[in-house]
Amino acid sequence: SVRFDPAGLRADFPILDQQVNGRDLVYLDNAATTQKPESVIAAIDGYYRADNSNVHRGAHALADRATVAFEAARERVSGFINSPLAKQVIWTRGTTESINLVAQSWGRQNLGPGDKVLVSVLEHHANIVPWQLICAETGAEVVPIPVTDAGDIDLEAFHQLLDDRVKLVAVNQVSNALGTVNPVRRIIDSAHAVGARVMLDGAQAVTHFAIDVQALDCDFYAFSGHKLFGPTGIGVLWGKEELLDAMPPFMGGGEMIDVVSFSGTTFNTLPFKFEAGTPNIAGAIGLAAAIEYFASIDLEAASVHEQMLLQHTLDLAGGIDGLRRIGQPRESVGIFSFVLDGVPASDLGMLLDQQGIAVRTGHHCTQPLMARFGLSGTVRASYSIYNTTEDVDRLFEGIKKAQRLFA
Ligand SMILES: Cc1ncc(COP(=O)(O)O)c(CNc2co[nH]c2=O)c1O
Repeated sequence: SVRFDPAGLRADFPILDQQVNGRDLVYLDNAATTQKPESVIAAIDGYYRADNSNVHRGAHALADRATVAFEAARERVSGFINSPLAKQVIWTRGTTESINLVAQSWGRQNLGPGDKVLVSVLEHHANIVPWQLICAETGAEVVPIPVTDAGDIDLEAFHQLLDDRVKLVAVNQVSNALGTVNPVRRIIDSAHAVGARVMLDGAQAVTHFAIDVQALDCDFYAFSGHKLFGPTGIGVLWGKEELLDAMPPFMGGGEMIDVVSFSGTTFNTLPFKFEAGTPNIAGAIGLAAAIEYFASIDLEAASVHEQMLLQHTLDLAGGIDGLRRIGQPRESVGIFSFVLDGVPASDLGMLLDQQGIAVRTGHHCTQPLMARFGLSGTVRASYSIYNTTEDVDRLFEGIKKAQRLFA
């Protein structure tokens, strides 16, 4: 059944029922990580209580049960992002490892002197630094795609940067710092027109949109389980089959091999070629449970609710002198980044925490973006399905209290 009742949903998340510094917790740091529903906690707990075993090649009941659950989780992720085949879903630790895998494997194989990798200035460091590392090694060049004053990717500049030396475009579907929703289908089509591949960073998108990698036509897609009500330490790299098949392994070890000998080693097929060592079995099972939970939410209603929270935020922000939102993107998810004149972001974050309000302050792993706006950091409130207008009201009570303290 699909339902959406934010106040009612809170009962699904045990962590939300607590006080911090004597006040009911107001958790507004969802872009950093979302909280976990009881069903995810129970799935992980249940696995360790009843089914834990190492996977594949097992010769006993527990190994069979663990393997079935682990591969069923992969199938569930495959359906969630509409992958043609489950073997195109590679388990990683998260978005960061997924992007590093593409940079180190596909990048080393396909980049050379004079080649260019276009990276938007909106990017998280996880979608900047891996490209800098592989370009330094291969002689290719990272070229930034500018961002407008509104916090959108500058599409005109992007199209001017595109030429046949561009081999890969790395962009996020949603900005973790500003909330910007990028026109990724247009970016992908333009990149493909010059023969470039596209690495799509979906870390912030998966809890806001239905993901369809076939409709997007991206070449690689990455996200983290912990952003989708799942556990930390489990993430996904999805790739087009022909690209993954052609790529060399990323890490060596057990599972990713066929035959090992000192005269030479052959490798396993997809997805195992990229899954060396004992995987995060419980994490995969927990992520599958998170996807099941997320599937029970009316996504359209959740999006309407989130936009209402964002509009309520903007309305209240408009009443506070000296509060400046960073970016006014054409389209934004429920992420609100701001600065408050006279109150350093870190101090404001601390004062809000003293009132039981959890936000994130600093550069949000987007230092080039902060520099572009002449900032060292911002205060960021980021909403999810269990936040309410009362949470937003508490946030602005806290901001006004902090402002009085600094007056
Ligand atoms: C757009 C984006 N890309 C990549 C990552 C890296 O994900 P990880 O590998 O799971 O860490 C994040 C995490 N963003 C944040 C993590 O903490 N605050 C944030 O805004 C992100 O928001």
